[in-house]
Amino acid sequence: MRRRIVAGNWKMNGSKDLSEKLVGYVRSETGSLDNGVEVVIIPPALYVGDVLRLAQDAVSVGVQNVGQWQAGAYTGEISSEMAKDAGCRYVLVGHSERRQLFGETDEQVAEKVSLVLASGLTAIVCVGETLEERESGQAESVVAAQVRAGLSSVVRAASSASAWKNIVVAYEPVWAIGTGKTATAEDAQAMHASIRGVLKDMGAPAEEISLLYGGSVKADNAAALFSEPDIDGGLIGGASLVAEDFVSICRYFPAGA
Ligand SMILES: O=C[C@H](O)COP(=O)(O)O
Repeated sequence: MRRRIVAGNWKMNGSKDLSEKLVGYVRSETGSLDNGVEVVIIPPALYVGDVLRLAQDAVSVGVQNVGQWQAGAYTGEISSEMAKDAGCRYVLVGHSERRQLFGETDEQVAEKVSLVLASGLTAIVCVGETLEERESGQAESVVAAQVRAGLSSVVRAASSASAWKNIVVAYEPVWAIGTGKTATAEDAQAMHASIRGVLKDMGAPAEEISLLYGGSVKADNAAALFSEPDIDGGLIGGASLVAEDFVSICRYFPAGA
């Protein structure tokens, strides 16, 4: 059975105060969830320690990015080994904001995925098309190319069968991120099914890989999205900063499905 995951990406938001208020609430409200969902909080790296302390194992924790190296003279960078050492389980790789604002390439994504796996952490690999690409009918081919390139290091891994166990793919149409525009549940499902097909072509155990949807997921659209057969959870931005909204989204996962 695939892991069901709701991950909150705080992006460059948050504070010690927000960590205290939000994580305590999320921990107390989601600790009793019976729908099998794994709740993940991905704060700015400076707050990982606070969030881990407050989460007390009830909530998993991740970082938003790692460098392409494990240690050395790379001022400002953090590594997957450091994320592991700190107690994280997840690393976001290739978020569209990293790709667009910091010029991150598919090759860099593949290198980072390789390092994350070597550290024994789970990579949440983000893919998604721009509005222009969708309107010109290229959405599926663009996303397929990102999946193939970003996960190429998994195919080449010596123990690729076990490496796939630590891969999660997040489909986030760029035009839906932070805009209030969400892909319809049907369009999101179609893309998720397409991604699963690409993973199968790559030799991955596609039916076992969790695929998350991200892009303006809110309490009022989560139920429809999470009811789709190939949507195994969500990567939540803005709504993850509001404790009640984030908890509502975690609850919308249907029980026992
Ligand atoms: O990582 C999260 C996504 O970029 C979605 O952000 P959003 O929910 O604010 O649209």
